[in-house]
Order: sequence, then C-alpha cells, then structure tokens
Amino acid sequence: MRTIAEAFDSGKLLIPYICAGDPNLHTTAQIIKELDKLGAGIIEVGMPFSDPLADGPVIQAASQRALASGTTMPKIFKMLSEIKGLSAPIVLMGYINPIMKYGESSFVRDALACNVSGVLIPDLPFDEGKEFYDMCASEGLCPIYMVTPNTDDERLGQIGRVAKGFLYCVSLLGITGDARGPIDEIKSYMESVRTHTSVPLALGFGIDSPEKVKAVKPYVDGIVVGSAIVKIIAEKSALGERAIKDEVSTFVSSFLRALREQ
Ligand SMILES: O=P(O)(O)OC[C@@H](O)[C@@H](O)c1c[nH]c2ccccc12
Repeated sequence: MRTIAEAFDSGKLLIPYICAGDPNLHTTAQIIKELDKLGAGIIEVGMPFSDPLADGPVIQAASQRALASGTTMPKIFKMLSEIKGLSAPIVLMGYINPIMKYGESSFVRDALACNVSGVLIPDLPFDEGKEFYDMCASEGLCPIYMVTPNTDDERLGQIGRVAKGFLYCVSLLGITGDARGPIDEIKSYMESVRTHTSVPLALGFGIDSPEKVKAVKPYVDGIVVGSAIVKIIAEKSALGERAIKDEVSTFVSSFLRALREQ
C-alpha cells in the first residue's frame, strides 16, 4: 500500500468515499477492492454514526442502513484487515463520539494495525482535538484537517503548518451531498489555501458529475466524491453485490476519465 504522499506524487487523485457497512460489510470490501483496481488514489471509508451532523440526507441514510446491518467499529477493522494488496491508502472518516467510546489510543492502534493511513473527524476541530491529533501524528496516522471557504487567514496558517497527508478543502458552506458545491470563487479559494500549506489539497462536497471534476481539477490535487457514489449503492442495493459493484465501477470510471483527460 502506498503512503498518502506517494499517492499524490503519482498525479491528481480521485478520492471516493463510501460508508462502511452500507448495505453490508462484505459488499463494502468488494467495493473497496474494485475502487482500488480502477485507480482510486485514496479511499475514504466512513464509520456510520447515528447523528452524522456534517452529512446530508444521502449519507445520513447510508449511515442508518449500515447501523441497521450491524456495522460496528471492531467489524470495520476486521473487514479492513482482511483486504490484502490494496495500493490506495485508506482514510477513515468518523465522528468523535464513537471513537471516544472505543478508546482513543485503542482506535489509533487498531486503525494502524489494519493499515489505515489517515483519519478525518469532522466534529473534532484541530485546536480542540490537539492532543488526539498529536497522538495520531506521532504514531504515524495522518490527521486530515478540514478548511472551508470562510476559514480565516490566521486559522488557515495554523492548520496549514501542522497539516499532514493532505488538507481537505470543503467546497462550500454546507453539508455533504450539497449539489451547489463548489463555490464560484473556487480558484481564489484554493490559491489562498495553498499559500498557507505545503501539503496537497483535496476538494470535496457536492462534486457529483464529471463536468464538475473537469471544472475544478486545475486548482486541486485531489477530488473527493461521496454522496454521488453512495446514491448509486442505495439505488442498486436490491439487485445485489454484483450489480452494485458494476454500477459503481462504471460511474467512478467516468470521473477518473474526466480527471485524466487533458
Ligand atoms: O458527499 P459529497 O458531497 O460528495 O462530499 C464528500 C463527502 O461525502 C465525504 O468526504 C464525507 C462523508 N461524510 C463526511 C463528513 C464530513 C466531511 C466529509 C465527509
């Protein structure tokens, strides 16, 4: 498996997000392997939570389905530990409550044991989470920080200096799956973030078509696509694992083509 830095060295990355356990963990493992095979640069794996406040209706519903199918953190770790030979690094996305319940240091230890490269916690701001994030960084698990179009220069500077792996630039003030993203001023937004950090910049929220990929790719190093993929998984769920995998594959391939086309 590559490191996050090695992944970005290979070019601009597509970073698909899926929710672990939606519709079940066996299917999640198959989708992860398929995304890796297609050329996903990094794979963001969400840990379902009952109250996912940064998420829009599509990912909220996925979280509910995943919890209903019996998904827990130990089972997610087990699923990840059984996948061999991935080249895309895995970033775990989750809310702080379940991580605290699991135990912060156990979480870091178990994530590293199944080769997780980074962790993204939308409800733990970098200053409040300093102790936890420092522990992650010193153990070799990249804390992935988020910035938004209204993060001021002082804070951008503070975050930019300590950022590890990549910086997650939220494309608008909103929640996941917001089709209005990204904001019109995307060029100046990304240029301004870039003056504050040396790590690669990934843009996410509301990027739901190959056209949007083409529009933003000059300014970014990576593009996160979540709700658009999760929607397909939901739509194909009743048809079974094979149908989900095929449909996700076709869809993600069109995004990869848009990213790679000159
Ligand atoms: O769903 P979108 O709009 O494509 O945005 C990516 C997003 O899903 C993924 O990165 C993510 C899922 N849940 C989150 C919570 C906070 C931040 C980011 C996320």
